[in-house]
Amino acid sequence: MSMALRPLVAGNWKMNGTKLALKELAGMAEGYDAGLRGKVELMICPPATMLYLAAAAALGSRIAIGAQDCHAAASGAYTGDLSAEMIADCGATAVIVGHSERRQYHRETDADVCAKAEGALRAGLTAIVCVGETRAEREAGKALAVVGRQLARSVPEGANPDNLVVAYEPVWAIGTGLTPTAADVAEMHAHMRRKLVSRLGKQAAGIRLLYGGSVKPSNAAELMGTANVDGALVGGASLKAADFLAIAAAYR
Ligand SMILES: O=C[C@H](O)COP(=O)(O)O
Repeated sequence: MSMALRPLVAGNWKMNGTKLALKELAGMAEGYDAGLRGKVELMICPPATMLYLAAAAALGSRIAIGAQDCHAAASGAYTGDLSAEMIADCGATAVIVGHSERRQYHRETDADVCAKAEGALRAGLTAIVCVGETRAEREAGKALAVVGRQLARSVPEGANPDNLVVAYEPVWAIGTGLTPTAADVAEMHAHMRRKLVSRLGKQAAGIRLLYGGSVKPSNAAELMGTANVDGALVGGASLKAADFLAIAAAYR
């Protein structure tokens, strides 16, 4: 972990959860207040249908609420889409952009991701920009090059590092139970840090770099303890308060 940066553990609920899941959020708030607040920031990114309710429920707990995607434009004839302004209007403070599931199933390109990140920043949200290589790319020895290229094309020029979080999620580690070694994560995060500093200047040393992909209570301490890892983006294990809090407890 980078000692100077306040760690962030964010949960991405993906397409899981109805309003009944708010009881998990309540459990998270309770556990957060009982000893984690002040040590780590927590965020939950529920489905869009729950954003407003979740933001209202999270009020007072200081668990931040984020969305999982946004459209690049502020408004317009885009049936079914949500702008970053609408997400902010719900009480959310962040949005994930460029998750590999959006890149894969919705064919989002780096340019699309960059435009969405710009939309997020325009609306005053924190943009959580996701990058990560496929298994074939890692096996071909191209992981660093692929992620470097994604960063160069997906992170807006001139972005304020204060409103930017970058999540490294190797595609092959998402939902598979597989994780890279701590040494591979350290190598990738150091590479990402160098790329961001050369692109955005030295304040990019303050951008939090999250690791995501099969983070669970049993591997959180090792992954979160790796150099330049400033937190986690957690999928499956963020659906239950006990697991999510056990991951955040890596920072207790
Ligand atoms: O956004 C979260 C990631 O896709 C990780 O998902 P996972 O923790 O279920 O592997």
